[in-house]
Amino acid sequence: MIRRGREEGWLHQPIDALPAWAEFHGVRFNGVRVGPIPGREHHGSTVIANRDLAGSQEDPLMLVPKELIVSRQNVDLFAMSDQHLREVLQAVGDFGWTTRGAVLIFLLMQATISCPTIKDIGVHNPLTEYIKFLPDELLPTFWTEEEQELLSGTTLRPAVRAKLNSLLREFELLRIATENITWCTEYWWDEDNGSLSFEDWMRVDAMYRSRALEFPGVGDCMVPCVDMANHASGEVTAAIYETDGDGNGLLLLRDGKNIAKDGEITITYGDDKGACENIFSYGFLEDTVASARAMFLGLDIPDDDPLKPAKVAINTAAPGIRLFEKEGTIAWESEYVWLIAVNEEDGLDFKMKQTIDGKREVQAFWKQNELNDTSKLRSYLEEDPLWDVYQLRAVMLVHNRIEEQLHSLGEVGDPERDAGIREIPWRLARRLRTLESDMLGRAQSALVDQVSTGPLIYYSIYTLG
Ligand SMILES: C[S@@+](CC[C@H](N)C(=O)[O-])C[C@H]1O[C@@H](n2cnc3c(N)ncnc32)[C@H](O)[C@@H]1O
Repeated sequence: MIRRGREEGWLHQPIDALPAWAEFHGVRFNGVRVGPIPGREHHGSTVIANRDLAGSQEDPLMLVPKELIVSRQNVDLFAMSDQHLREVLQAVGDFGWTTRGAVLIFLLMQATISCPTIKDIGVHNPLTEYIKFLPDELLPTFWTEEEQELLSGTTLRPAVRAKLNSLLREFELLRIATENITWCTEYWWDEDNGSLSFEDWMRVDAMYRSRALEFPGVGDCMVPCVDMANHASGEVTAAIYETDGDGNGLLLLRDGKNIAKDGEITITYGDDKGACENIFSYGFLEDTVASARAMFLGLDIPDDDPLKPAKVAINTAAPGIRLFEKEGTIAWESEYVWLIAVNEEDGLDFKMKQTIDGKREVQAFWKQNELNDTSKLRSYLEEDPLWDVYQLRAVMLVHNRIEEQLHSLGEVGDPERDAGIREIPWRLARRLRTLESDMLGRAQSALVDQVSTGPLIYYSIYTLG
C-alpha cells in the first residue's frame, strides 16, 4: 500500500509544501527552513539557517505544538475520536500499549486513511498529511539478500535477521488480531483486494526507527519538523531538542554555537551509538566515523554445559558481550558471561520452586544466595576467594568469542561487487567490515595485555597451559 501510495502520489508531498503545512498547524520556525542542501541531496532534507544565527541569543528555532507529537499518549488521544484506530489498538492487546506498537499502528492508519480505494476509514488529522513528507529510508531491512550477504561476519548481519523475524512476528500478530474486524478484513487482508502487505509493516517500522527521538517528559516519539534535522556528532552538533513547560517540542541552537546563513542545523541521534547501530537505525555513517565505537557479540552457552537449560531459564541478561571504546582502548561488559563461566562445582545451584498458582519455577543460587537477577552474579563472584579464576575464565570466553568473530569476518574477506548491488549498501557494508575488524583486533590486544600483565597471569599458567 505505502509503495503504491508513493508511486501514485497519494502518499507523497514535495518538501516545498512543508512551510504551508507547518504554518497551518501552528509550527513556528525562527530563522530556519527545511530542504535539501545543494550538493548533499543524498542526505535528504535537513534544517537550514535562513540567516546568521547566534547561539546564545536565539529564541527556539522551532516550536512544535504538543498535539502534533506522535507519542504513545497522543496516539491514545487520537484513538478517542477515531473508532477504527481504537479498534485496531484494542485488538492487538499489550502490543498496542507499547510506544512502538501504538506509533506503528498509527502510521499504518494514516496511510490507510490516504488510500483512495479505502473509503470512510479513520479520521483525517494533521499527521495524515505530515507522513507524506517523509522519505523512504534505505535501512538494511530493505537491502536485498545479496546486499545483506555483504554483512556476513559483522554484528549487523544477525541484527538485521533478528529484526526481520521480529517484524514478521509483529505483522502476524496484527493480522491475526484484526482479521475479523469487518473493515480490516475487507481493506487490509482480503486475498484479492486487501491492501496491506508485510512491506507496509517494514516501511512504518523504518519511518519510526529512523525518526524517533527521546524527548524529556514524553519518551520516544516523532516530532514533526524537528525530525527533519540531520545528525552530526561531537562539537559539530548545532542544536538540541527538548520540550517546553507546556509539552511542546522545541529545537534550540546550542549555547555558543554560531551558524552562518545557509548552514546546516544538525542534532545528535546519540554520539555513543556504534557504527552498526547507526547503519541499522538510520542507514548511514558519518564520514568522520573512525571507529565501530560499540559492538554487541551474541554468546551461546555451550551445548555440553549440563546446566544450560537451567541457565537459559533463569537468565535475565542480554545474551552476549558488549565491546566499547573507553579512554583510548576497548573495554567489554557482559552480565551473561559470568553465568557461562561458573558451574555446579563452583557453587552455582538450581532448585525447583512451586508457585502459589501451582506452577513450577526454576530458582538459582550462588552458594546459598538467591540469584533472582543475573546481574547480581558478578558481585557475588567478586567477593569470592576464587574471583581471579572466574575472571580469567570470563576473559577467555570473551577472547574466544572475539577470535571467532574475526575469523568469520576474515572468511568473507573483501567481497566482490556484483552488478545488482546498490552503491549505498556496498559502501556501508565495506566500511562496517573494516571498522569492526579494527575494533575486534584492538579488543584482542587489550585482552592479551590484561591477561599477561594483570593478576590473571598466575592462573592463566594453570588454566591455559
Ligand atoms: C530523522 S531523519 C532526518 C531528515 C531526513 N534527512 C529527511 O529527509 O526526512 C533521519 C534520516 O536522515 C538521513 N541523515 C541524517 N543525518 C545524516 C547524515 N549525517 N548523513 C547522511 N544522511 C543523514 C538518514 O537517511 C536518516 O535515516
